[in-house]
Amino acid sequence: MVFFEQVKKTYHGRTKPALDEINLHIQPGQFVYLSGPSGAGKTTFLRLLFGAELPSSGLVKVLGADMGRIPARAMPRLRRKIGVIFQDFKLVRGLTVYENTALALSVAGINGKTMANQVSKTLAQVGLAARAHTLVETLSGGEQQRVAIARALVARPKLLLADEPTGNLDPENAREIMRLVVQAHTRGTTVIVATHDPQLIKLVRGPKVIRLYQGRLEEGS
Ligand SMILES: Nc1ncnc2c1ncn2[C@@H]1O[C@H](COP(=O)(O)OP(=O)(O)OP(=O)(O)O)[C@@H](O)[C@H]1O
Repeated sequence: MVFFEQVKKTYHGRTKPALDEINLHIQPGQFVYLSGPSGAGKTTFLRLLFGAELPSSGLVKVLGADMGRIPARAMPRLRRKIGVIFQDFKLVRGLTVYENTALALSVAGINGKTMANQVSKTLAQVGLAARAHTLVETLSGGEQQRVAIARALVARPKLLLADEPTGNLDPENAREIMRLVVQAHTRGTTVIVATHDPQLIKLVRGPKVIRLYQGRLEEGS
């Protein structure tokens, strides 16, 4: 599902690598926590998986694709199989819950009845069916994060990447969001959640925990 071999990532203009000597294998169906303090390289790790950054050296393979060599035209097809909940992928203001969720499908070339069915089903799964036609900016933080999850899951991805998905939420909403992520995992999605919150790790039974520290994997990860 995910394979890293001797991966190093140094950002332009930086001397110290954000990630270094990363060797890792994630099996299909695993639930992975990527933990580590701020600046440890968690977001960089996820961005490499999504093709938002290229490795400086080493091999990153995602769903069989070599992310350092994949042609640009093949990227959209791969990204359709990856759901992302990133802090900087904001919801689109002025659009409803339904429209924000449907957008992810129309970008993937899915329209019409299939789109309508998948959006309705996904909104029901995240408990937002009744809010489908509400503008996203009028929702609470917890509800907005549920829209972000719906958007990430609506195309039924094989891999779900979440960067601090409970970042600005109170404990109750955080638990609810994690329940939805776990539900996606139960349905067969491989999940990688980056967080520096140790409380979050306690909410899932038996995950694989990977610890990053200053760009390197800690022993035992
Ligand atoms: N676009 C960029 N350009 C230059 N340096 C960057 C860039 N993005 C991240 N970095 C640097 O790479 C290192 C790792 O950052 P990264 O965001 O991956 O860490 P993180 O573990 O996700 O941190 P946080 O929990 O604060 O989000 C940091 O030193 C950061 O300053």
